[in-house]
Amino acid sequence: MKESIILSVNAGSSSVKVSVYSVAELGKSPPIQIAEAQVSGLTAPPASLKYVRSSSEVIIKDKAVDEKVSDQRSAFSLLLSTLVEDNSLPQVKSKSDISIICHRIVHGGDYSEPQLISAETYHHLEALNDLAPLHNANSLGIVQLCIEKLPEAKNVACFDSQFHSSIPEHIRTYPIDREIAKSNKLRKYGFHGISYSFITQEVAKVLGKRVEETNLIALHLGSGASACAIKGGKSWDTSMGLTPLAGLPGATRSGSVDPSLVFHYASDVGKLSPNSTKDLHISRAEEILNKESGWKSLTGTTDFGKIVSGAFGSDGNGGGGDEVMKLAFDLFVDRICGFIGTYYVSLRGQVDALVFAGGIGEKSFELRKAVVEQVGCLGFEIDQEKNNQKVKEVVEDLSKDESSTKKKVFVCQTDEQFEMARCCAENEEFW
Ligand SMILES: Nc1ncnc2c1ncn2[C@@H]1O[C@H](COP(=O)(O)OP(=O)(O)O)[C@@H](O)[C@H]1O
Ligand SMILES: CC(=O)OP(=O)(O)O
Ligand SMILES: [Mg+2]
Repeated sequence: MKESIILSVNAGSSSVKVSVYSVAELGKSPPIQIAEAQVSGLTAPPASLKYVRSSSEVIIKDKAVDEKVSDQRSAFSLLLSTLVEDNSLPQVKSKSDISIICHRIVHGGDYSEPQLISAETYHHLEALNDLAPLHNANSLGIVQLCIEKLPEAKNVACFDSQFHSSIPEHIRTYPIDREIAKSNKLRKYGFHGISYSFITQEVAKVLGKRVEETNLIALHLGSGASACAIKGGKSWDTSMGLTPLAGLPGATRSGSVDPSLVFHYASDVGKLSPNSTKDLHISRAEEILNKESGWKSLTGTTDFGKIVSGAFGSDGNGGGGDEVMKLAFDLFVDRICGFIGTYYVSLRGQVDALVFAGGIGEKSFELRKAVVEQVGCLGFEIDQEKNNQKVKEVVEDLSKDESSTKKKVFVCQTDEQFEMARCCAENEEFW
């Protein structure tokens, strides 16, 4: 029997990551990664390309890509040709070797399960584009390209919001007019759920617990950042809301601000009168908060790595550090700790572990250290030596004393592409 090839596509706000899997027998065997490629830094050009064959053979690393590769769709085209043109990847000699493509779609509205993409689902998802302005339209652009260029493959939509369909009503409800909330579907949806689902399963394995018994506070900190309270293996609360703008700040997103701030953002803000905002329309305000805020507006860079090195200065301890970078770093730590405190109480202290993931969570030991030190009063403690090492395993225990009664601190190399492939390989409907 011929193996099946699954391509998983993860279009984030600053990157596109694809992974290719071979599945010996759908429904019976797990996906085995045969290649992985990504274009990152789309918000801080030039973007860079990385290509890894198998799961660790690095073929291309940090290669600056042509300036024309400036959005998610062109990045995907480059990734697809990188895979197909690699003669040492015999499983993907041509595009027609790919049988299933799973797409990360950030906003899935009321969908609580992945969907095979038909004309109907496509149009349904298109209607949600405005609710994830940095994501959904880009992902659908990639879906469209796949339909054109790989007509034989099946396209499956996996939603970032689906993991959060378990959030209880009193948490997902906004205190506004109930009728309007219902008719306009205004509620907390939550995102990064594919990542949280992966994290929950992998951390439960390391804890030696069943997923249904696992309680976590997980942090997915990338270009977009969020926190999630996981109770009994399910999402109990998360910091993003109706859209991925709410909660923590991001590369170009403000995160939560006083909603009235929008009405006072115009040039003559000092007056604070209705006239001061007469020229600021809602769509423009959304653009400002989604695309012109966050690290970019505060520091001039969307690269959090630069913010960390700027904040800590030449001696790594803050000596000679840049004040604005330090402000951004401290602000992020403050907002993250706010959610940890809230979720700790919301979970009534029944927390097995605090988990860091996402580009920043996995790479910045400085950020992990600062956060864990601040929430030390809740019983978390980090081992500096373990924290300073480059992360190698899928899940690593960074807790101070592994045998103590202290709460655990983990870092998890999250894998949204694998989570989507696993789901497609298990679900007969998509074969
Ligand atoms: N060594 C590092 N220290 C801190 N942040 C880093 C480091 N390396 C990468 N990052 C940050 O990780 C973020 C990208 O995270 P990622 O989860 O890959 O993004 P996306 O949201 O596009 O999926 C960027 O802000 C990048 O600057
Ligand atoms: C939902 C979201 O913000 O995703 P990303 O961090 O990948 O942009
Ligand atoms: Mg991401």
